[in-house]
Amino acid sequence: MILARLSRLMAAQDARRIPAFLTAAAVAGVLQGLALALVVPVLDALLTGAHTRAILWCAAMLAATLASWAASHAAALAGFELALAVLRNVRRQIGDHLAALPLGWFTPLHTARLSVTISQGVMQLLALPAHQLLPLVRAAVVPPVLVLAIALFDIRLALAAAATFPLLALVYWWGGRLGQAADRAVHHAAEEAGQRVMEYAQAQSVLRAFGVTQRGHAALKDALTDLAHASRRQIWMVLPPLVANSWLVQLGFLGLMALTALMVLGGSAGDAPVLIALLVLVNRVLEPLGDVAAASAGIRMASGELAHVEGILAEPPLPAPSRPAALPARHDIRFEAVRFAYAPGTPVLDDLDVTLAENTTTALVGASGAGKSTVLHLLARFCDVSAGAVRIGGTDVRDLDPAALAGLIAPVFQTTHLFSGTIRDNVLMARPEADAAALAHVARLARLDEMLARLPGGWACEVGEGGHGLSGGERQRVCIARALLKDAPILLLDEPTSALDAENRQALTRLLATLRGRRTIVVVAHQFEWMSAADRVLVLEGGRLVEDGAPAALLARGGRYAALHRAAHGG
Ligand SMILES: Nc1ncnc2c1ncn2[C@@H]1O[C@H](COP(=O)(O)OP(=O)(O)OP(=O)(O)O)[C@@H](O)[C@H]1O
Repeated sequence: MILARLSRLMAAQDARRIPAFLTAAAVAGVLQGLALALVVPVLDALLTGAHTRAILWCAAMLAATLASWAASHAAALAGFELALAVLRNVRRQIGDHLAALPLGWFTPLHTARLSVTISQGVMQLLALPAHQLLPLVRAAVVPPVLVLAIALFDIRLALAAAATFPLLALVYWWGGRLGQAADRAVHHAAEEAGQRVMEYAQAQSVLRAFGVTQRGHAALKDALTDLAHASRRQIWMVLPPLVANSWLVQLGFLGLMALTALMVLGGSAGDAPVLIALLVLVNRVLEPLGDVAAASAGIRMASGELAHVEGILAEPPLPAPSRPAALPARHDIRFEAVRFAYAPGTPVLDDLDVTLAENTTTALVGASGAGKSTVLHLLARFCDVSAGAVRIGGTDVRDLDPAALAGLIAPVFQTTHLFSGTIRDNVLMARPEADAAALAHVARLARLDEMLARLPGGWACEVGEGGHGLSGGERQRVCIARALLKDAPILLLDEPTSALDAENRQALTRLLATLRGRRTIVVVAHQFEWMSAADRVLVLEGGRLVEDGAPAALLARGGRYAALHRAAHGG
């Protein structure tokens, strides 16, 4: 059942809200059924002239109605609290799980799917306890209570009323089947459209520069048209079961009326007052079942969304060690017969076997796609090796607690992402307790001081969403300052100066020289200033290490590195 699935996604104290909500909703349903059933003794007493008894039954009916309202109110509040707990738990679970997923999982398709699930999907899940479950519980409780009440007076009418239940259940099941396929199509089309929208937005500068905005728009238009078709089909698919349910409820009511009429005509209908009261009950017994159809589409969609959340959570995370190893005392780095592929069958690194001594600077060099960034990603354990091991100070990175490993490494990656907030917030992220002097120190080293003097607000300048309020070079300098403030023993730099002007690049090359011998530094470099500032250069080609040595020695050897050098200098 959907609630059991939901409870598995929630923390124990929040999952306990589910039985509390169901109990309140069921009590409300029983009390509502009871209040309705009391119409029989009320009418019986009234129509037989027993006025005192009628007043007493009326009082009982009023009490049951008030109690049912109170229970409904409590159930609605419990449903609302449960909805908030669902929001909290599902988003937290997804957030925690994403942090443990390998980087290879974040394909554009998965990212688009994730964004649909986190935005629309979780809202559908919220609506389940907040709005849809209450009518469902009422429909499950009130009719059986009324059937029991009818059975006390006439078993034939009770059996006839109960006979409609399985038919309505069948319609509910059929509606679910029809709708599920339509829901899947809408979800798929929404993901596709989401992906196209992102692509279209991100590619605006290229599309405009090449004057092909219309062509770029065509793919988006097709995806939106598909989404519109799928949504229209979904609406149509909801209609047949809705209509069938409504017809069945009405037919059931007519059938019960016909049966009552036959009983009257056959002289087996019992006393007139009780008969009138039973007609009132018969009128109400199928009413809550009519609401089920309206709520069922929402419940089905929520169930589909829950399946998506479960799918994300079922993605295997990078395994965490059950007993993490102690922090390594040394910070040399060893790639031990490392093989790696993002997708099976397409190797990216092939038998990389190399040791980088502690406190040395190593430059990774090679053509685009050679696997340089991947080497850094394996070291930071964004992904796990397919074979072999990556070790820091002799300890396999897979045996380290993820937070401890993160503490050893200060990275500046190619995609310089900043979070909305001020420059200070972004730099302090690396070491929130750092004081003003430490901030000023890294600002000087990363050449941030010039930019802080120029930008409005200085440290308090807002970087904008994703850091897009700053230029590429400014973002890069904030990232470098952030990495320096972390003061970790290993510094990973992936083309850290690609967006900088010549003056800032030279300044940061001097910075690298000052850090030399004090940290274990691995830098992916396309600039020769950076390569020649390293102790050692590793040249990668198609995921294999093809040259390894000091920059001057490699230059003298006249191999790949020297060729790259000649090409860069027009030689
Ligand atoms: N997340 C990913 N999922 C699947 N394939 C990937 C992923 N990241 C990189 N690749 C592929 O792995 C190969 C190596 O990529 P990598 O980024 O390590 O190369 P690189 O040498 O750093 O290139 P560049 O100098 O252009 O940054 C490339 O073929 C790339 O397409």
